[in-house]
Amino acid sequence: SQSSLHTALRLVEGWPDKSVGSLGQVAGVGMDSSGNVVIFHRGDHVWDAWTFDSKRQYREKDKGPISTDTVISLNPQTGKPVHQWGRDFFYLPHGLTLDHEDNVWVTDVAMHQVFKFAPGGGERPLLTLGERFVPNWSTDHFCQPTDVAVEKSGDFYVSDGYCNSRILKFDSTGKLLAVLGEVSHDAAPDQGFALGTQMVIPHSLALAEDRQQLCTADRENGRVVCFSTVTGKPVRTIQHPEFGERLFAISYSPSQGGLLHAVNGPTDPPTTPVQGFTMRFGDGEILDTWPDQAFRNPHDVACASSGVYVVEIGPNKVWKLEPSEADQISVK
Ligand SMILES: O=C(N[C@@H](O)C(=O)O)c1ccccc1
Repeated sequence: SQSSLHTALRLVEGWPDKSVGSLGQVAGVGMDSSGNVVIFHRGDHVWDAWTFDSKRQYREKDKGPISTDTVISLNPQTGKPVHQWGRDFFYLPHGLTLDHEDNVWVTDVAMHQVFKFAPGGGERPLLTLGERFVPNWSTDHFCQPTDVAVEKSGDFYVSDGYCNSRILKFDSTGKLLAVLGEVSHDAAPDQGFALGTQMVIPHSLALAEDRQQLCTADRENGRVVCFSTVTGKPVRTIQHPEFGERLFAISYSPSQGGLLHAVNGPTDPPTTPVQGFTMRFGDGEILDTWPDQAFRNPHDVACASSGVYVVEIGPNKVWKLEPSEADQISVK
């Protein structure tokens, strides 16, 4: 029987507002402290099979950065844009996270860099990590970094990435503190990783600070891997047949005893439905799956009191889901 602690989610029609206009590939979504939904999209740039060479170097530098605003804040109720910025800076937006002071942390997979911007964005980042357009596996480089998670202490984590398989922990000044998940580039795939297999594209981060766990969507392994924020060691994996082969993104909510929302990805041939999952954080059990047949290529997920938000790449979509009272499950 389903848990009585939560209600099923349903898609909200007509959100975002039409005034948002057409979006590029929507790679990232986050929430700010006012409850606005912040999305990170690629304008007229796309990531396709020809975008990078065999050494993961971006091929289209000469085309310059995306000339339209790439970061848009949306009112959670009306879905209307309340603020936008980020033109003439990014090449291939990927991860976006707002910290507890509303600083905006983003990754760009073409630049192989991570940036911290002040609340509301701005011309210049407060912090830049990685060498512009230089992929590498040394500890002062990234290779297509995917996401950021920030502790209240200011320490932060970077999931790195498509062509590395590790999570790096830094202090608030960007000094490296720890490498999680990969002992060294030369390490045999299963060395230094107690769970037996190396991550394959740590693609999204969810920080459960109150549970002292940092979790990642280990995308091509179709699972969640959680690390202790105290020891840096892996503490558990969460995997379900319903995930299928690929799990794209996760988001943690401390409410209702701790929930983890996730979205999986399409497979070829399509074996499992593309959908979202609500899991109990403590034991990883699935409480709910949602919605029916709506998602094609979900890429990121963010949850808030106003609802759960999912962004997709191809079709380029932003979805809002909210608890549907009608499905309220009575306490058994
Ligand atoms: O994973 C891919 N893309 C997405 O995750 C994304 O962030 O766009 C990708 C892989 C191979 C070729 C082209 C795109």
